[in-house]
Amino acid sequence: MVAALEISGLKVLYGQAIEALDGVSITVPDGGFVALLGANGAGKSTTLKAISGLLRFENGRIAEGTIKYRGEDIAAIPSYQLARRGILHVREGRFVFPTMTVEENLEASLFARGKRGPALARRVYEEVFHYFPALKERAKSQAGYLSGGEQQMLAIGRALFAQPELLMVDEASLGLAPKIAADIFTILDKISNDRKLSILVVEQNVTLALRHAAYGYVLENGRIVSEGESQKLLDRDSLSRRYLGGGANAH
Ligand SMILES: Nc1ncnc2c1ncn2[C@@H]1O[C@H](COP(=O)(O)OP(=O)(O)OP(=O)(O)O)[C@@H](O)[C@H]1O
Repeated sequence: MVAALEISGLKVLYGQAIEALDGVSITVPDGGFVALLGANGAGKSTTLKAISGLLRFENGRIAEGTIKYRGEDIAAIPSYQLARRGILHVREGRFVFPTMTVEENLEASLFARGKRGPALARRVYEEVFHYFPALKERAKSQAGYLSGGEQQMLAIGRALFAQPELLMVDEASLGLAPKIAADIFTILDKISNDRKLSILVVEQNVTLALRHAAYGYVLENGRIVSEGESQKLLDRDSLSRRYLGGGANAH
């Protein structure tokens, strides 16, 4: 079976000299839930930016390797075209339009897929609100007044509104209370199962990510140093020592 996403031997440079990734290979099966883990600066965000065509806005480029989506090399396709094909990237930092309402934020994302129309919008509102009932209650509120957790839900809800086929979420748990972060991962899990949506998350919270993803990769200094089924990764001594040793990520 063709994987949803297949990255092979990816090398990324920023400017002429800064090597952010070196030989990264990652597979996301169709309908699979995969986590990309690692400390600050390991290259997690760079990997997602390479997939969604955002590197060029940061003077970054793919020097070697391929990124295939459903068998087709997408490395040279601009980000807006990738979004139309259903490759959606929820960037770190909960990008929402603060002065627009929740509904308006959601509606704006339909343009990402080049689709519009009230019937479609109504259908997708119901779908997003089904997964994020908290957003329904705040539908008429300005996004800037939502809590951090609600803003993260809105950022993911916006991507969902654009009917993704591959959803990438960068640091969904960042700055959130453990309960809210866990809720968000539970919802991602449910969406992945219900809709056969392929999901790739980037996380520093290893335990949380591996509790939900089926498979994980660990990045260190731009290279994959470990990979495997989530439970096996969690059991692996070295990983536990390095990332789960009672630190901030161990909840
Ligand atoms: N726009 C950029 N220009 C130059 N170097 C960059 C740029 N973005 C990232 N880097 C460098 O590339 C490496 C990987 O960064 P990246 O942001 O991908 O890591 P990360 O694992 O996502 O970390 P974080 O969790 O802090 O976001 C780092 O050494 C970083 O300093």
